[in-house]
Amino acid sequence: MRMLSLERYKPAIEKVITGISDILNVDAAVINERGLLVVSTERYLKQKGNHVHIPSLQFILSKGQFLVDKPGFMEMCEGCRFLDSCPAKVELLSSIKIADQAIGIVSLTSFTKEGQHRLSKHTEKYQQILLEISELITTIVQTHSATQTSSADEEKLLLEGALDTLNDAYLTFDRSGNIIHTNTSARMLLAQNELLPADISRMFLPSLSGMAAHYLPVANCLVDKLDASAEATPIVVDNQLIGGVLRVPRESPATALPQAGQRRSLSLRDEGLDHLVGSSEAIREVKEIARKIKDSSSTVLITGETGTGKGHLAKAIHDSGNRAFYPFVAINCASIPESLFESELFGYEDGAFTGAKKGGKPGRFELADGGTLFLDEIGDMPLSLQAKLLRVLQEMVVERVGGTRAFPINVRVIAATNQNLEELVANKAFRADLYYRLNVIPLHVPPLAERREDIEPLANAFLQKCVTKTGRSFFGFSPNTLAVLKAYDWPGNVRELENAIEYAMNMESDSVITPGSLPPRLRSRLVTGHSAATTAIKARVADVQADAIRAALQKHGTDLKGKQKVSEELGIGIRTLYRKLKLLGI
Ligand SMILES: Nc1ncnc2c1ncn2[C@@H]1O[C@H](COP(=O)(O)OP(=O)(O)OP(=O)(O)O)[C@@H](O)[C@H]1O
Repeated sequence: MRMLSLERYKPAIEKVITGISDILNVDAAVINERGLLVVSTERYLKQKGNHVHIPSLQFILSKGQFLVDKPGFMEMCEGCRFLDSCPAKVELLSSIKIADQAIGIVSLTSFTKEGQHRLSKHTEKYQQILLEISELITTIVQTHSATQTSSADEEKLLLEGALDTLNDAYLTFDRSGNIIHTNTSARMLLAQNELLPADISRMFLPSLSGMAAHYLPVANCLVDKLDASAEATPIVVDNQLIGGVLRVPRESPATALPQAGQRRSLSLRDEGLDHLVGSSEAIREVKEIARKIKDSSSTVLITGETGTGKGHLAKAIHDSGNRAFYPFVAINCASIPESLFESELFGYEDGAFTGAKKGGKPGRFELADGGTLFLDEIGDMPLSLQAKLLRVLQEMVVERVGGTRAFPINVRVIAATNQNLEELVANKAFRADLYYRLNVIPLHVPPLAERREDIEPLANAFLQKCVTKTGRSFFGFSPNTLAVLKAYDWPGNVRELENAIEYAMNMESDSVITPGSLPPRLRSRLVTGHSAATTAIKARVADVQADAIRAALQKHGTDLKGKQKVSEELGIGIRTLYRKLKLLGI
């Protein structure tokens, strides 16, 4: 196999590294498989030079990911020229692989105590980001090497892709001030401020002609309009100003979120509905509806048994919609004492009650302003509060407990429950008017046992997640293990499956998950040899039946008349058809 060299893609990788370092406030570097620096931040180069200690490099290449939390004092550091005075305080490293061939490593490094604290505290998060960075670099290399040529178009796409990974808003403009390109953050910034690129051009520099090539003033009206600091950098070629870049830093009020610290974490890819794993008809349908309503502010009511993924779905809708850069605030209605509920939801003013915090406290509605409020276990909301919640949902105005003024909020509410709300309404335990207000867009997530096609992709996704977390690598599941997973009824649904995979991964010493590593309750149903084959055949038969029923429904329609025709065509009674539809999750 031809060895792919990272050096060839240096400009594109450089964009990624600079962008990442800018956003995460850490230093970053990419090192090739021979231990030579390909790209890094300036400080990294200054502090560590452009040679990496080869044993450490080999260690990472074989491990996949590794956290160096005691630089200079770890086994892999032995023989390093820095001895025990390594300038790095912490390093998180990951290999870059193309088709299982390690071609280098990427490093997130901090030389400061603050960075050390942050990376050590949120290691998992940074590991995830690091994995995404190494995947991004892999994509860059693959995209280029696939064609062998780096056409100007591809270069442009790569650069644009890299710009899209940055959180700051970037707008490039030509010498007449026309906006030529905007990155994702810039497009969001424009949308939030109801501006078009042409508005920026108009407000931007009154005239670029004759401007000093080293400095570009940004028009005050633009700063006012965006309520943000913005800086313009000229691009000069052969002493000629050919355009420039307008940058609005993410700390600016215009790009910042209402609540500091609640900004969505960096995502190099869309974190939304793509993260909702599942290929069953039911999940496909849920995703299709979710895709249609992701940008709407209508209330959503998600129903389903515990652990089916209601919270996960709510977050996925939020992350994929136009509120993604605003807070997602969740509240579990079952876990809050009735006496604290009102102040928790709506906040309180200073001195509202004995024990109230000085200066008051914002409620969850306020914290979610601009974003989404997820009301989990809504069936447990005290009746006494339901009327107030209904009023807030209708008027979108909030008044803190003990407050005298009401202020408008912009919050999308997604509620979820595993109870039968209609029954609660009939028993007068839940207000009918609130139920209808919440149930504008109903989404139902069926139990896992009714969508067995999802078990394998979910199991694979969870295994991948564990691999990322622990750095151990697994090839997957043995056929017998899969048969057991598919045969089990999963009363705890997806949550139980996720925990079972984590358990198995801890128990397994092989590189494939075998049935013996599954939790005992699953193992008691262990099927081997003949029975495993039977289970697999049964699953296959169910697939074939589901396909036949789906095709017939497609042909005749899903109304009563259609279903009668389907039952005639398939030679099964209408009751059996309904039973099968339920069983197969159609
Ligand atoms: N389709 C899915 N794809 C990936 N992960 C999922 C999916 N569904 C559920 N999960 C994961 O399963 C776990 C349980 O999901 P979640 O907490 O959303 O369930 P829930 O229905 O809200 O549970 P509860 O009713 O107990 O609050 C979470 O870790 C979630 O990330």
